[in-house]
Amino acid sequence: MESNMAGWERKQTDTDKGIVIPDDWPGYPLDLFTYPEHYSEDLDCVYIPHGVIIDRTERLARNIMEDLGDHDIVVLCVLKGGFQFCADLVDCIKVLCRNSNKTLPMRVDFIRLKSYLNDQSTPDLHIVGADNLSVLNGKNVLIVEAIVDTGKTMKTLLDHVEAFKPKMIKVAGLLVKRVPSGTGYLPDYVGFEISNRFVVGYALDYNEYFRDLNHICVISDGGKLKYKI
Ligand SMILES: O=P(O)(O)OC[C@H]1O[C@H](OP(=O)(O)OP(=O)(O)O)[C@H](O)[C@@H]1O
Ligand code: HPA
Repeated sequence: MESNMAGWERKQTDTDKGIVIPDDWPGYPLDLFTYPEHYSEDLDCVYIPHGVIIDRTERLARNIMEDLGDHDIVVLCVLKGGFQFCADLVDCIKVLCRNSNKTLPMRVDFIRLKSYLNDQSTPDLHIVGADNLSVLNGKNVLIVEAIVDTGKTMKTLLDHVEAFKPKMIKVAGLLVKRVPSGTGYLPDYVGFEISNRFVVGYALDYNEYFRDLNHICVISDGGKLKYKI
């Protein structure tokens, strides 16, 4: 049994880490896919193609429906990196609601946390903007986050959200990075466990670049240099 940050006990199973991408996964050559020409010098490889992200998201939506179906939930989207995953996950849940006997009434709220400069987490982790989160009081909350890397953002967010005394908190994280110095936090729903490389695309950025790329890619050293602050 493991205890998550919200304090609930749960058993860890084989599928908890999602699709585990090993350290020696080289990714796909860029030329096998389409991507914006303006990033042609800035990427090493396509790490997770867009279609695979969507296929995995469909399954996460099904798992969420099975666990939470017939409850009302508040989806809390973590901006900016989480906007694409959240939009696609909500779309998948909507499709399931239209095509099954179960239903999952959702409202969607947003919170923005910012801490990264270049490819580094900084101690300056702050909440930039948030809807009035008092609406979370007594509610079932599903936090939707694109990536858990060091885990600092998720820790800060969970502490913040818990203060509003929701009835339940679940977390969906598209990516969890294997980092030796990480907090080890594992969301309730995980898309992929990835190696310790800086990835961009599908709304994940490097200094605000690459959010307009649909695949998840590994940024090249040249790309890091070009967009460095
Ligand atoms: O686990 P951690 O090491 O804390 O990193 C994860 C966070 O880092 C990124 O946010 P960022 O601060 O870059 O803001 P952004 O989402 O606006 O790009 C990402 O979107 C996560 O929220
Ligand atoms: O690998 C990453 N890519 C983009 N944003 C991030 N925020 C934490 N880790 C990452």
